[in-house]
Amino acid sequence: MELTIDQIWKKYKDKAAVSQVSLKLTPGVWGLLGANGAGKTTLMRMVAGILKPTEGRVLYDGISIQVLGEKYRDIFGYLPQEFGFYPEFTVQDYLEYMAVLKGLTKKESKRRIEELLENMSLAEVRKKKIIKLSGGMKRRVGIAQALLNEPEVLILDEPTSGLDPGERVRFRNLLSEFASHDRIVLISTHIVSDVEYIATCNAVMKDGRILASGTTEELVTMVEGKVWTGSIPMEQLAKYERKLQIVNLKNEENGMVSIRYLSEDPGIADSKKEVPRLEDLYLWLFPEDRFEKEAE
Ligand SMILES: Nc1ncnc2c1ncn2[C@@H]1O[C@H](COP(=O)(O)OP(=O)(O)OP(=O)(O)O)[C@@H](O)[C@H]1O
Repeated sequence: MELTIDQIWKKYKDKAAVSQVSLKLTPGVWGLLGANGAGKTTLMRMVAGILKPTEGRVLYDGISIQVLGEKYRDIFGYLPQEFGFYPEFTVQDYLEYMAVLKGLTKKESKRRIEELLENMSLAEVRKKKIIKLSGGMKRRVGIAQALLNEPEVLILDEPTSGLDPGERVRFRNLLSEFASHDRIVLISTHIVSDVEYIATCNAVMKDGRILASGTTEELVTMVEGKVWTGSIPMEQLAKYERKLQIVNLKNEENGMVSIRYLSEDPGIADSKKEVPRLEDLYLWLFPEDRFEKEAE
């Protein structure tokens, strides 16, 4: 099974939201990483077949998704970023309704809904109206509807927004398990930890283009030799924050701060070279996103 994104563009007047993107997605979890406005949603909507590319095409096992039409929808699950619910429906009624739209039989629908209510920890609120649910619960209902037809291709646009840390971990485990059954899962996020441990491959997007793609090990070689840790006195932190690109910091006991930073050369005496992680690469490519990360 293979989903091929072949040279796609989406142009709006004089601006290209997506520029000449090509990717070959094979079974596994794919992380689509990028800052807000990078073009992730536009790309995902084209892969979902709900937005027509200005140029280029998306192929499922070599056949254009436009040609596949309904057939593509049958093997496909999608959670959009902005998700319209039916607020007066209960969780169970809503999932039953979506199962009918997706063409599940009564028997399949019953089995899948029971499984998903259990897996998504929604069993206790099955009779609650959606309008009464918390943001995290609503998101879980959205994820459950995307999984109803056990799709071969699952596309999730910023699926973890609104989930608390415990829910995020459960969600990641669920996706890993799901993808292990020969399925393609594509997740867009600007939160590196959402995909760092579960993605088989990642694609990094900026200004409508894919800057890099590959396994985490392949991608982090871009910052090989540029990740350091060093210790500085607490009172000098502001000075170093202006000078260095800091990934994170940790207070030590003796009034010192240990900082992990990105730099071509060590910016602090006695710095130690570190093994790069995906988060280091992300901040190297999106230095402006550091403030957003801290705000979370
Ligand atoms: N219908 C549209 N008309 C004009 N410009 C658009 C339209 N849709 C998206 N854009 C522009 O294309 C760029 C990419 O938007 P997109 O929503 O795909 O980014 P994103 O990476 O998903 O960001 P976010 O996570 O904030 O949604 C943005 O600059 C956006 O303003």
